[in-house]
Amino acid sequence: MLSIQHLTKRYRGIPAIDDVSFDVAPGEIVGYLGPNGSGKSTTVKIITGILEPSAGRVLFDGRDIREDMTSFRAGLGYVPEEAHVYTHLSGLEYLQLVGRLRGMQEKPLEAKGTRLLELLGLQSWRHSPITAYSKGMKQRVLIAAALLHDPRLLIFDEPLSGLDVVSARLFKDLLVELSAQGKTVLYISHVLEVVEQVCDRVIVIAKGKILADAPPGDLTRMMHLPSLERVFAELVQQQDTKAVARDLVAAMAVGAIHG
Ligand SMILES: Nc1ncnc2c1ncn2[C@@H]1O[C@H](COP(=O)(O)OP(=O)(O)OP(=O)(O)O)[C@@H](O)[C@H]1O
Repeated sequence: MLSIQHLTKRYRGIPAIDDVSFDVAPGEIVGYLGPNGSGKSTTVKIITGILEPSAGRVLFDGRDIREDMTSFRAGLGYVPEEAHVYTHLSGLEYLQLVGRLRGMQEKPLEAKGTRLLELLGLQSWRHSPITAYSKGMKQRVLIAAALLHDPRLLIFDEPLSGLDVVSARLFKDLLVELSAQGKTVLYISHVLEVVEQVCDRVIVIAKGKILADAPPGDLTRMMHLPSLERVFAELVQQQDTKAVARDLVAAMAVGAIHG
């Protein structure tokens, strides 16, 4: 069980997240949604130990993760929003590097890395440098790296960016399979259709505060709205995008010199 308790993070006195609490149970897929700048990445950076909270704590199986970060990280698989992979390495070499850092044995590591790359459609690319990979291919290497050590907790931050239709469907099926295996999954995404389909619960955060925490079906029912997208727009009071788009196009024309 992942337990986020009263997390607050302030940057120069201004809270990026403010008293955030929620749990994710084994076998559960929880979607973490919010507009740009709402505090999603800040929360995830605290859970992965990259950032220290100003207040509050993160427990995994009842233990504060800061008590033993090394053993917590050994059970964590994380696909970051922005990754800085070693592009001069091949996909397989990258997985071998990650596996070695996690203390995996060399021989099974090579076999496992090769198998994961094959399943993710990268077998013919496994010896090519990552610099030659497309965005979606890099993303698939990162997904393989997150699965490599069979972690119990998986955090995916915007994992669909750059994935084509088939890879995105595979990823969706993978989430369902991971939850069937009892993994704890936190899924940050702006792709609300997918969140609605795969998540057991969704948490909506805006301006650093949690606005809702419920199964997507309950939210649409309670708020009498047809989709999670509408619920989200209502909760975070999104602007009238059509009107803003019209104003943008009107603003483009002002002062333009057309030859
Ligand atoms: N290093 C920093 N210094 C100061 N303010 C920061 C820093 N990092 C984040 N913030 C602020 O904290 C708030 C939350 O940012 P965060 O990156 O967590 O949002 P997010 O929900 O992940 O956004 P996005 O969807 O755009 O990735 C924002 O107001 C942001 O400006």
